[in-house]
Amino acid sequence: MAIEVRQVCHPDAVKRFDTDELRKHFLIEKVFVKDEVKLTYSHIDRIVVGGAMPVNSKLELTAPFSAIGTNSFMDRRELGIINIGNTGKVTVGNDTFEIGNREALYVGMKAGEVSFASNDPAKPAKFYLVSTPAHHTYPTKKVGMAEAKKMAVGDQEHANKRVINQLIHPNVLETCQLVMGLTYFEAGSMWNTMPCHTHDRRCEAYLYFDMDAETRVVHLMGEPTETRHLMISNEDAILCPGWSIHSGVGTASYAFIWAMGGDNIDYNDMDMVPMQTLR
Ligand SMILES: O=C[C@H](O)[C@@H](O)CC(=O)C(=O)O
Ligand SMILES: [Zn+2]
Repeated sequence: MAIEVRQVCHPDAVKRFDTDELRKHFLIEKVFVKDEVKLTYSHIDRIVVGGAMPVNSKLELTAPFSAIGTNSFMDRRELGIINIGNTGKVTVGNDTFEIGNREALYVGMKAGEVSFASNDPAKPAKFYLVSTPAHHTYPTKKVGMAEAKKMAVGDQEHANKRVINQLIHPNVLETCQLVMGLTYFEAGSMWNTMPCHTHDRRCEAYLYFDMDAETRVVHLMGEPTETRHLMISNEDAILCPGWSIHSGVGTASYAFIWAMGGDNIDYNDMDMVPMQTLR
């Protein structure tokens, strides 16, 4: 299992980053690697973001001691899993959950060892993983799209008509700090999270997926008065500190998974950015 540890960047430093530095710190390229669990440990809210793509073998979620500092990954953490591939199995301690496309599993602290398998190696599962520190055990629970709290937002005129599906969220189940869900667009709508916002109390990560090889999302980040962009390909993720906006526009259709960790689990705790402020 590979884990990359990333330090945090001060916004005053980020102003002077060139494209390579911006990508090195904020972009996670190719989240899914065949027969690997690939993780990025960010010191932004100690959020861990990654993917597990079991094809020929079952994959274990181990805890590299130098990064996590516990014997088992789940000892002091909670974990959200959303499968963007084909049906697979997630084993947590002695329980095995069958997780289909767009289904989620919340794994509570101290739930035991976690492993991943695909039902059919020709049609692998792709388990997207986000984990945050935890200090209380909430029950491990599978959540399907039917149980998601749905928010229809945007309109055709603004090319941002979409449905925000809250999967791992206080409306659905209890967590310590992790909040996670999936946003889908109406055909022809390309803008996410514009008008944009920041939330200095919480960080965020986005996984962009369901994109053709040629499609790019222009992801906007940075302080509202000092914006930058990242060019995103299919199944790349981004890390977003609390001070940064997070918004994007696709050159063709895409979907994304958002996840947050930090001081609260209040989805509506956002500082909306007036359009006149953006630079
Ligand atoms: O703080 C909340 C997050 O930025 C996302 O949930 C926004 C989002 O999914 C969207 O606007 O489509
Ligand atoms: Zn946000």
